[in-house]
Amino acid sequence: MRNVLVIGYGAIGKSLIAQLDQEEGGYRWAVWARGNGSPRVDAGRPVTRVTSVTEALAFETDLVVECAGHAAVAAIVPGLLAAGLPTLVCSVGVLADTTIADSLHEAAARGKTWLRLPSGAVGGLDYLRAVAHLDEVGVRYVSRKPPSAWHDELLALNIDPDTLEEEHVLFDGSADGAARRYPKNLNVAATVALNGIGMTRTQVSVVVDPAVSANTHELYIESSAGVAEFRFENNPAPDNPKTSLLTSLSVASEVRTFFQGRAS
Ligand SMILES: NC(=O)C1=CN([C@@H]2O[C@H](COP(=O)(O)OP(=O)(O)OC[C@H]3O[C@@H](n4cnc5c(N)ncnc54)[C@H](O)[C@@H]3O)[C@@H](O)[C@H]2O)C=CC1
Ligand SMILES: O=C([O-])CC(=O)C(=O)O
Repeated sequence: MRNVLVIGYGAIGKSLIAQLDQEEGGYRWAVWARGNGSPRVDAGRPVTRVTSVTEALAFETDLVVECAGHAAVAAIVPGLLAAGLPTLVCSVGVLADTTIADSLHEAAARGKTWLRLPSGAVGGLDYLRAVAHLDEVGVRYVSRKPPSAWHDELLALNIDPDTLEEEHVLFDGSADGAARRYPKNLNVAATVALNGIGMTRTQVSVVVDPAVSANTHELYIESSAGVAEFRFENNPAPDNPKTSLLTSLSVASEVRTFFQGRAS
């Protein structure tokens, strides 16, 4: 059996379970959810509810997948890592906070396990990792989302999201600054930075663009190996328009790879 503990039963968590539950190989699922009651997978099959490290160990968890948000990573994941449970963290932007990042890495070292980041809503990271150690690498990431994705932030700037006709640059600067300014919306910026040349050297532009309907991620890389441009126009997850469907697909792929590695 493959025992997976999913923290957060929202768009990513539900989609992950729905995808893998159809496949051969026998998954058992536990969910660490907020609130009371027992979450059920869409087919109605009950899943085990876990709310402590002790219960996670009693479930004989092989792999933990966090898809609950930044606060949940800080509160829940260090204890699971320290108990030796390998963990995939979707809320990558939380690692922009060096205090939290240090606590996660220390907990993983204590538990003799690892913390891994899925590619999530973006791709091209193999290329980025390959060139990152060359001299004078330039990396620019552009997040381009429709006004509805930045509704509250635009209102706070006295900009009406419903009548915006031209693109508006919300932020231009380092990945560090972007993550500090908009921590919850920039998991991809942190993913690009951490797979590449780091939070201070990676340039980030956050653009509100009324001409796009999908969450769009653009990646521009320049080095002595050449130039590369990637553009991802992502369809939304059915349960959360702010999350790209691609994210749960990438997590499912990581989970498959983990268990294939163990079987071989
Ligand atoms: N790496 C990437 O490219 C991406 C990462 N993300 C990250 O994944 C997270 C989850 O995304 P979605 O599934 O779309 O969000 P969602 O809002 O649909 O679901 C999150 C679920 O987690 C639950 N939750 C929140 N705090 C919790 C806690 N302390 N303990 C247990 N459950 C808790 C919520 O009640 C909700 O059911 C996002 O918050 C974001 O940080 C999202 C999109 C892309
Ligand atoms: O596209 C997505 O799924 C979410 C996103 O932009 C991010 O968190 O950086």
